[in-house]
Amino acid sequence: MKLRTIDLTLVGMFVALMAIGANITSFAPFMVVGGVPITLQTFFAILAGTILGSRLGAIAMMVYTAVGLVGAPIFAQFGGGFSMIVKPTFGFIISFIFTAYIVGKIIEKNSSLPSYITASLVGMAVNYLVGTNWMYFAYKLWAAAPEGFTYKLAWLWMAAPLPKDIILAVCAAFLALRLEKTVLSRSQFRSMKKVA
Ligand SMILES: O=C(O)CCCC[C@@H]1SC[C@@H]2NC(=O)N[C@@H]21
Repeated sequence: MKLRTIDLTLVGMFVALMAIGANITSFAPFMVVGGVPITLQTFFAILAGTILGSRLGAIAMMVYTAVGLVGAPIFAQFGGGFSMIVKPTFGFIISFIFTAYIVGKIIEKNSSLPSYITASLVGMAVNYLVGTNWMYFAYKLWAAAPEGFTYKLAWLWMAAPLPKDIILAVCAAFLALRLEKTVLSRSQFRSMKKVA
């Protein structure tokens, strides 16, 4: 598996976008519902899958996770460091890898607009399923769960970012398809890769 200069540049760009998306709301303390910060990470993870494809998109999310784990404050609320692994929201961070991969895979099979939209929504669903279940078990098994914490409450917390994430997933689909047909049109993108 050989990564070219253009691949590394795109991976770096998406790591930066994820860091911005994680923290653009961190200055507003009210942007945390229950234990869940409201962020733009899902949007950028979906975009990584749509624009970079399954393999490079997943690599970008792995690099994002690794850079955060070694200490860069690029997770939500400027979190970073190996201790993040026990944070209840770490499942969402892991899920971004699957999100980007699955989104890319679906689009690689069929690159019509309905496919872009379906891929984005499936990616978002994977993000929510993995992240919320991880969060539930984290609170039940090792983190200090708030009083009266239940599986239903974990999902109720997710109701706050859900409408925003559905809208942004659809926006990501339209944006990625638009980019694909304009700046990233296949021939241009290929020649960009050849130059790199
Ligand atoms: O600690 C982190 O960096 C992960 C935060 C995860 C937040 C999740 S992602 C899906 C959902 N949408 C949001 O806006 N927040 C949660």
